Amino acid sequence: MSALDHHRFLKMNGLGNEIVVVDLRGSKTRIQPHEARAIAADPRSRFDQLMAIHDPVVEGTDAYLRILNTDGSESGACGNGTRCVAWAMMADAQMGGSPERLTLQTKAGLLPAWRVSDLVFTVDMGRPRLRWDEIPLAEEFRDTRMIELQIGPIDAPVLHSPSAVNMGNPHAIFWVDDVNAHDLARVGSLLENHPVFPERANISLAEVRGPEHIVLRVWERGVGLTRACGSAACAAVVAAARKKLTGRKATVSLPGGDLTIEWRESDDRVLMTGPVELEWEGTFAPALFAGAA
Ligand SMILES: N[C@H](CCC[C@H](N)C(=O)O)C(=O)O
Repeated sequence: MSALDHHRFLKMNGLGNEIVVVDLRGSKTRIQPHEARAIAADPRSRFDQLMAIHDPVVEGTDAYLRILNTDGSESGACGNGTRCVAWAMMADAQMGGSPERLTLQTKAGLLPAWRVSDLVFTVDMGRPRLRWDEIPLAEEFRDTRMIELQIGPIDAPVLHSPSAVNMGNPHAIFWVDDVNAHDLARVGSLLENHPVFPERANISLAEVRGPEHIVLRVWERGVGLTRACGSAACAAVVAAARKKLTGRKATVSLPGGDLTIEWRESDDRVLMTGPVELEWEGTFAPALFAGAA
């Protein structure tokens, strides 16, 4: 028996980043890593991130979000998933009813989110953290705009000197001339687990096309290749602006589509705007959790 037996879920996506939303408000249930892995393994509830909505813990916030990856690990941030949650809390027949502007708490802090149009939302993803020990990196780098990385004997020696940014979760951004010229599926896991990243890292390849345009491919920590990653898009614009490769506002093109990112000068916060899509809803079959480990 699992408390999740027959529990309702929404299968959504943000630019093809696969998201499952589960409403656990009013319940003490916390989804365990083995349950997350079982949910991810079922094609009906496949996800890159599982977004669990919990009762707020801080006054003035609308909910606490727990974010789980396919491998059962937890993340402090998920931009595409947070937009999906905002839609669900405003518009879903059962989860909905919240105001058109929300404050959602994650491990990474308080994230305001609001509706721009029917299926387009903005999330204020907070301030980037740029010091080596905040990212975190295993050793001191005084300038995280470019960190030297010993990558070892993989035959992709052109991947080197990434920028590092924490956007509620750790990101490394490798600057390349052509994102399609590299086999990220092959080197992603090696880079994600590189010893310089004690909490692992989300790995991006970024191609700067102009002062307001970045093309991005992402290998996500705890997941693998995904069609889009909102926090990586934020991290890429922050890193590009710090290196003066772009301005503070840019469009980031991912395999699943475009996000608009602005690193606001006035308060250092990063705003991410993009679409959401509801695919279907379902309930977890008890068989899913029987024998899951
Ligand atoms: N897809 C998410 C990020 C997931 C990050 C997760 N893979 C981690 O462990 O940090 C996004 O849209 O921001």
